[in-house]
This record gives sequence, C-alpha cells and structure tokens, in this order.
Amino acid sequence: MPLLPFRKMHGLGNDFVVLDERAAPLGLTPARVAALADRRRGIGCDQLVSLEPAGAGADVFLRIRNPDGSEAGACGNATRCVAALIAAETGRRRVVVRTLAGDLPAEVHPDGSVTVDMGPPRLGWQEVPLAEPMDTLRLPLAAGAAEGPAACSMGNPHATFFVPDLDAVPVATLGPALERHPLFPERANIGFAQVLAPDRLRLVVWERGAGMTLACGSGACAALVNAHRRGLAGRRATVVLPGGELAIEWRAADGHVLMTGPVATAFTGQLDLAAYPA
Ligand SMILES: N[C@H](CCC[C@H](N)C(=O)O)C(=O)O
Repeated sequence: MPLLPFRKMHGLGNDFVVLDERAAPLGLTPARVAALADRRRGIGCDQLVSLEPAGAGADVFLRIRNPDGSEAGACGNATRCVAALIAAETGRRRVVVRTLAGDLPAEVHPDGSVTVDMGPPRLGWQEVPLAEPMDTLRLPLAAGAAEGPAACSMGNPHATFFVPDLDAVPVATLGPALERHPLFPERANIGFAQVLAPDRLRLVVWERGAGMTLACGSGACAALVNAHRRGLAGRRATVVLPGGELAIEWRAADGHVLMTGPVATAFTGQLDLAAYPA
C-alpha cells in the first residue's frame, strides 16, 4: 500500500490529523482511528478529521472522529483548519465546509485567521439531546461545587457550568462522569466557564470522546450562547481557553454563531496505513 500523506494541524493547540478521503475511502475504523490518534504509538491528536467529497453546494465534507472512535457532528477548531486548507487549494477566501451539523460558510482573513459561521445553537432538550424533557437553561446536575449547567448543541452536545473561580475546579476529575451522565444519551462535552466580564469568558472543556483539550471551538460557541441565555454575557465575547483566545458572536440578525480564531499546520508527513489495525 502506498504511503498516505497527512497534515498535522491545530487550532489553539486542539490538534488534528487531517487525512484526505476525497479520492477514495481509507477504511478509518474506530480501531484504526484510535491507533492513529494514540500519542505514543501513532501520530497523536485530539480528533482525526478527514476530507470527503461534498457534492453540490459545499467545497468539502468534513468527517470528525474522536480518539475513542466516536463521530462528532461539529468541531469548530477543525472546521477553521479545513477551511484554511480548502481556501489555499482553491484560491478563494470564502469556502463552505459541510459537516453532519450542516453547511458552514467560512472566510479566511488576510492575517490568516478564519471566521466560521457555526450556524444556530439548538436549545431544545431533544436537540441537545437530553434523556428527558427539561429546561436546558439550568440542568439538575451538580459537579463538586459547580451546579446547574446550561446545555445546547452546536451540532454536538454541550453542557456549560458557570463557576466563580475556574482554577478551583478539578475539571479532569469531574469531566469523565459528567461526559457519560445518563442525562446525555449521546454523552456530552462539558465546559466550565468563569465570566470575567460581559464580553470576556474563561473556559476549560472536558471533550466527549477526547478528554481535556487546550481549546474547543464548539464549546466556546456553546459557552457564549449559554452565558447570554443566562444574562451573564452580551452577544459578543472573547473566550479565553488554555490554548488561546477565540472571538465568538451570537449574531442577533439570524441567530447564527460566528467563531473567529487562528489555525496552524505543525507538520506534514506520510504514513503506512497498513501499519495501523483495521
Ligand atoms: N469532542 C467533540 C468533537 C470535537 C469538538 C472540539 N474539538 C471543537 O473544536 O469544537 C464531540 O465529540 O462533540
């Protein structure tokens, strides 16, 4: 089997192995995804993303897989990375990335940063989804001293706890049980946010299927949406993650959430797919 080119990219340290399946599928089974994502035996990444043919109306289809083999409907940081790739390929600054969550228009700016229209948040309990009818503004959940998170979907499920001091929250301890709480039939990404100002939030996310990451784009969108719903933030905020900052806006005109931030390529390489278990 010929060596397969790959690109290692990241958005604020949330890192991806990017593979190209537009010519032919690569047989990315959950076992192979886990092996490629392994940070010692494989290349290592928070998500393995692949490019697939999109069909009419979009430039590319973005398939998002977590290291545990689960597939996600959204990945904000990877969407920025892939948008930058397609923009470089096509010479167009405006591209459309199709995902399970919908078609996401993106624009690459002269400074290299990328804005993605992540679409509208889904606020109903069935859309998150949750296991039973309830107000998604405040869930009957407690995590240590944190309680009553708000939930929404950006094409993937998010719960956001609001805490007075993020440094006092043991995210890595609280995350695993919350990710798999029975309230979340598809599990959930668990964010812990500290509101510094109506236009500035700190955020750490325990990601579904990936654990702690340095940044979570869809999580930053969910945190701003949930903060605004709770009257804690305006419609625009800088979200400060461990890996850096994202600019998020929940646009009043159409209810879409815009996310702007950097992208980077760490390296490119070739891999022998046959060396990874199918
Ligand atoms: N772990 C997420 C997918 C990656 C999201 C994150 N890396 C982002 O930038 O949005 C999930 O299973 O929904």
